[in-house]
Amino acid sequence: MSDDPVIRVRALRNSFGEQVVHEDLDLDVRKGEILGVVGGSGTGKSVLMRSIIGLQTPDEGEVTVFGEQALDRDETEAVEIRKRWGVLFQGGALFSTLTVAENVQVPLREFYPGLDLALLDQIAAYKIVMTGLSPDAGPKFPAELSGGMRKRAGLARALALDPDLLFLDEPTAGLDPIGAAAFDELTRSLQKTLGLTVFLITHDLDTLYAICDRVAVLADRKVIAVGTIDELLATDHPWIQEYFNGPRGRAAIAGKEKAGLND
Ligand SMILES: Nc1ncnc2c1ncn2[C@@H]1O[C@H](COP(=O)(O)OP(=O)(O)OP(=O)(O)O)[C@@H](O)[C@H]1O
Repeated sequence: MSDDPVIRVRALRNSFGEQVVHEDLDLDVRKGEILGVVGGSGTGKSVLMRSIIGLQTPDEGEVTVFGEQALDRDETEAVEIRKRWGVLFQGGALFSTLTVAENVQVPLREFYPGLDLALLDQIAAYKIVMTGLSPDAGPKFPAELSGGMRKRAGLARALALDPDLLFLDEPTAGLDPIGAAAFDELTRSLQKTLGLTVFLITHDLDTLYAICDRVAVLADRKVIAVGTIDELLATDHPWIQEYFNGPRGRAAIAGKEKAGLND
């Protein structure tokens, strides 16, 4: 892991009408880490992600990705940066009228329009298997898949362009505990194998304990703390204490100790 930030956000401000969501928000995401992003509902986790990937234009601030300014770029430059990341939106966000394989091919067709069909099929098949789906999932439509399979299909699409950086928005939401743990394990193993940097929004305490290298906490319109869970626990912010030391936080620690992951 290196200390070079892959994502650098400075003095970010986002608002919707009178509602100020972020004010003077700073954040660094280091190369090769899984950074968990937590915060109460409506604190602006998704808006932060959208600002970084260019789906939301902030009022003020600076966003750098891979050392390049991510805001105010012309379309050609923006495309070059977008090729280097993949995004799994909440719920998977698959196109319902396309098969899983066709969904995975969407970014390939968008960014590399010249690829021939056989190659598109090969790449899609490879990504599908890589995320733990059976090859039979390729010709299926999203409605024919379970929630967990849809998440994996969304992940296969996010990995289509061999990204360096992966954005995951609540990837385990709606999954049963076993499915969620399996998805966490998949995220960790892909991150290690592919050398990914991961920006992971979650409410899932088990995910934070199981796979996140550091956690950033959003509250009061900014990132109020970022660090390992032990470092966060050493702060006295009431929301952080309540979150990690509340009943669910304690259950997550107990679960981790039981699974022998504390080594
Ligand atoms: N396009 C938009 N127009 C108006 N308000 C918006 C828009 N997008 C987000 N907001 C508001 O910004 C705030 C932050 O939203 P965001 O979705 O980022 O929260 P979040 O932290 O991801 O919440 P959750 O954990 O519930 O998913 C919310 O109050 C939301 O209503």
